[in-house]
Amino acid sequence: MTRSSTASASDLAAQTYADGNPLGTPGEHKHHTKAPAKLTITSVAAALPLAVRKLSPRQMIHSPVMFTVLVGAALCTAISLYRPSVFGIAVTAWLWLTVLFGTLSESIAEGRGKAQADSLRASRKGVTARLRQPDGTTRDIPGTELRLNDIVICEAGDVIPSDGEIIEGLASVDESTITGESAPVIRESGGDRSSVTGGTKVLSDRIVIRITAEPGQTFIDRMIKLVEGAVRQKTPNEIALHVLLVSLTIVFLAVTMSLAPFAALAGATPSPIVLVALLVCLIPTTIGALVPAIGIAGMDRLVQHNVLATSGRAVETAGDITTLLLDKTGTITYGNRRAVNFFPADHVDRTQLIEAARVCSLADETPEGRSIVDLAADKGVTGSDLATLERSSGNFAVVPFSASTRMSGLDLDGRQIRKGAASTVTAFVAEYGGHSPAEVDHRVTEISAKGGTPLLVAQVGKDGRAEILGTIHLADVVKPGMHARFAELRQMGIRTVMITGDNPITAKAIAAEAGVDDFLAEATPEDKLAVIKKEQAAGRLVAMTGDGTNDAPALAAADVGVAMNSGTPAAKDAANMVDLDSDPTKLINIVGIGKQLLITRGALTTFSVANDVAKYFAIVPALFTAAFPGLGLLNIMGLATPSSAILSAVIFNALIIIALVPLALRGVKYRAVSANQALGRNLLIYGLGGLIAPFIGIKIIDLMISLIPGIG
Ligand SMILES: Nc1ncnc2c1ncn2[C@@H]1O[C@H](COP(=O)(O)OP(=O)(O)OP(=O)(O)O)[C@@H](O)[C@H]1O
Ligand SMILES: [K+]
Ligand SMILES: [Mg+2]
Repeated sequence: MTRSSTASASDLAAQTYADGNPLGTPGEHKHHTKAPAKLTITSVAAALPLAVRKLSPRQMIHSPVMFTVLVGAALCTAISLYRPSVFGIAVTAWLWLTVLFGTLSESIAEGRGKAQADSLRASRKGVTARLRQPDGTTRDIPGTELRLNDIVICEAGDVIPSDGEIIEGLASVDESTITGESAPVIRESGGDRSSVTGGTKVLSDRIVIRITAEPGQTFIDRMIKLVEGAVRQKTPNEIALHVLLVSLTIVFLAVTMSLAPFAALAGATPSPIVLVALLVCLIPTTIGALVPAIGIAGMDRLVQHNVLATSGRAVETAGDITTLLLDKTGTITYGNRRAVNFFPADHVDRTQLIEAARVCSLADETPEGRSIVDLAADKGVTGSDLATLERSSGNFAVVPFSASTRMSGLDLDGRQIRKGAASTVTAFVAEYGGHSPAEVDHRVTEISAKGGTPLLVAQVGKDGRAEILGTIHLADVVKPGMHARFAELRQMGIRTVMITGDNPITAKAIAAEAGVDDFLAEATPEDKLAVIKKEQAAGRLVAMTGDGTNDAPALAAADVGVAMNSGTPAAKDAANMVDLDSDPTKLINIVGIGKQLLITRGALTTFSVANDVAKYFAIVPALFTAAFPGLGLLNIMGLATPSSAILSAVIFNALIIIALVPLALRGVKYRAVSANQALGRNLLIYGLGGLIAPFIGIKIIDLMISLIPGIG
């Protein structure tokens, strides 16, 4: 395979560092959103066939309110066939339209995801995978046939055939098919930026990938299901509303049934059509019809913000979050932590330090480890490779890095060479009677105060003499724009806490630079989990944002776990949301969408119930005026005739569903005010509006209907 002319990822990474402006994860801080789909004639027309299909009783039974309307419409159809009248046929027709408008609003909401799903499907059509066989040769197979733990090889120009983890190499990857962002990102083995997504494209270099998804379970598969609404489950809030709607339906069914004998006593037996019309006007059809659309539109808005959620529940919970915990490296910073300098201890030769740092990093597959070997080479220090060392030395053992030990290194011919966090390495040499010299401690503090990560290099000789050779400065860059965004979270009443495995001084520096409210340093994965449990025990809802495998337990335990797309497969699996832009402040948008979803549903429920009350006063007087002319004064609206009053109410009832579809899809405008303030305002606007609207609407419709002959 020829090298493509694209700059290699290593060049990019180096360049990144040189000008201090990381290309490592470009665009990941931008809050770009895809253009939201609009409600147009074409989108409505496209949704119509699906809306008709949704009229099947099997589907309708999930919405008891709309199912009641369906049964009523069927009943009126039968009556109208048996004994046709203009009034009966008109009411029947509008009842059918009421049901249709309900399914239509749902179909329109779903339609917005369909186009996106189609383009996602297209992104992996005909992708072949270069599968590595046990004997080392490769064989081409269709990407869709890849199974868990298959090993594939991708080179510049290849589309990555499925989700996986890079086990060898580093590459720049174009993830625009899933993120909409065309600037390349760096993905590499070993660290917290090792995951790749099927359907994205390798731009430079060569990587070996272990597949982490079964067929049909890939990220793009999940995204397709999500935007198509195939994985929708009722959230606890939706279930509560469902119970309310069922109760109201039963209550009004009883009210309507009991009205009939009363009216009959008065000598004005109402026709079944009138009773059905009355029932439909009284039950909360508006909210019953719009609930699915509101939920789908909320998920859709999340996708527009490049966030994928596995459950609607998490989205709604996000609306009530009070604490946000964030991992530092790879979440607040780019996670492109690289060695930038070596500082020997006073009595140690600089080359000796660099050699030791290099040797103990040869087997360290983390990006930090590799960057140390690279920097050593830059400083002109090279030597035997790992294989040669292994062959030529006795007692050879690799000590891999782990987030719990915070140290890594090699045992070589009785020598133990280590590097790691200052506190850990100091404790390590102390075991052998060594100590950390003052100038090293000073250097550690100095690097930390700048927000860098100091690593101490130490060795214990064959003779058991332990010494600290010096310090490596690892530097990382805080993603831009954090300060203002964290201030915004504070305004929303959300406390931000950074939890990091790094030392307290570095943590403090980065916390100050990013503007988080609080921080916890030297945290192990267990500590991260414990912090979440503690917050939850205090009755707070907690969100956690992270990227590393060491964040996975915390991401799983949090009420809302948001994984960075740049992170490891373990982190993404544990979280209930993935942010494709790897932006830790995306929680602002997620919280906003969650709150908006709850507010929209609340507002439309208020409107719907208020509306039904008003309709009651429009219809009931009309029912009885024939029997009790004295009731005529109850007919405050001065509607033309009882029949036109009833038909007008039914028509209004249907039209209000369509009129509110745009609001259901767009969501009620959300402002960063307290929940109580928002509730009060909405009760006023939507409650009062819901009371007044029917009087005006029904009056206008009645005026128009009274012009039609045959009704009245
Ligand atoms: N490859 C490595 N070898 C030795 N020590 C390392 C290595 N990488 C990191 N360390 C040390 O271990 C500490 C903990 O690392 P870890 O990756 O758990 O947390 P972190 O990345 O610093 O913080 P965060 O939890 O915010 O991602 C680091 O602060 C550093 O001092
Ligand atoms: K109604
Ligand atoms: Mg991390």
